Amino acid sequence: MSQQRHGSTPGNAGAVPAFPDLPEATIARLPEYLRALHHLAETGADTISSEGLAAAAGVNSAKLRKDLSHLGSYGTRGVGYDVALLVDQIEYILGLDQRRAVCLVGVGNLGHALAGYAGFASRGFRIVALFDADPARVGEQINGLTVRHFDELPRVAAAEALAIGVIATPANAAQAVADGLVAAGVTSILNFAPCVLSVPPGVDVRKVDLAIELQILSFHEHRKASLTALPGGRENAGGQEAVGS
Ligand SMILES: NC(=O)c1ccc[n+]([C@@H]2O[C@H](COP(=O)([O-])OP(=O)(O)OC[C@H]3O[C@@H](n4cnc5c(N)ncnc54)[C@H](O)[C@@H]3O)[C@@H](O)[C@H]2O)c1
Repeated sequence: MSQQRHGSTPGNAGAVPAFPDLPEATIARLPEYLRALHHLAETGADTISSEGLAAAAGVNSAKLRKDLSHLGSYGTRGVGYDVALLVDQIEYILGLDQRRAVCLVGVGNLGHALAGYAGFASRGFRIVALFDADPARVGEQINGLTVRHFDELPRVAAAEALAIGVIATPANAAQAVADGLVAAGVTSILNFAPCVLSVPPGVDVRKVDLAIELQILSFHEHRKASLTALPGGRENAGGQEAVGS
């Protein structure tokens, strides 16, 4: 997943002086820690060592300790981190205590899958509106929501205080959809369409492209194949997983 960043974050501009100025890579790893912590809490763990949490999140423990120190969380020597407290801290920093309202634009193959995914609600988001431009799709019910025409966005945005817009339209429609979202007051966009969006300062865009992830894996396959052809063979071709490195 990649990010386009435009303008400053209001929280960093003085409105919330105590808000930590976190490195982007740390921000990208916090959701991994949170997912691991929720899983640990479900198994009944009250505390967790930095090594244990790092292993559960798939990162190295020195990096985890550094990340959590940015939140002022150092754990207790010999005990580790308090799981419930750390969940609260990370959820607060990520703003997940507010259960932000999300709308989805483009309810085709991908949009259907996203609209039906229960994981958003359990991870702190409410999908409150679905939009499409195709009259044949308008009126369809998905997961308790009715697909509305995209023209209704301004009215819905005013009523629902939409914070985040998800774009799952074809690439050739995505810029116009982004413009509409921004005009309706949306300041964060998750873009699944394979294109770069132009947005004004103060609007954050993150892009998800599974094909890019596959291309990166393809590179590693290519590299491993070339290393096995070298004297010394596969011992040079170790595996790795990158989590917001
Ligand atoms: N990021 C990824 O990993 C990933 C994976 C699959 C698909 N995609 C992308 O997601 C997008 C959707 O793919 P899909 O297979 O669901 O396509 P699809 O054609 O099934 O669905 C697209 C939907 O967008 C709607 N739409 C078109 N223009 C619109 C507009 N101006 N306003 C509102 N709705 C509009 C269409 O009516 C349709 O319902 C494509 O851009 C595709 O390339 C990305």
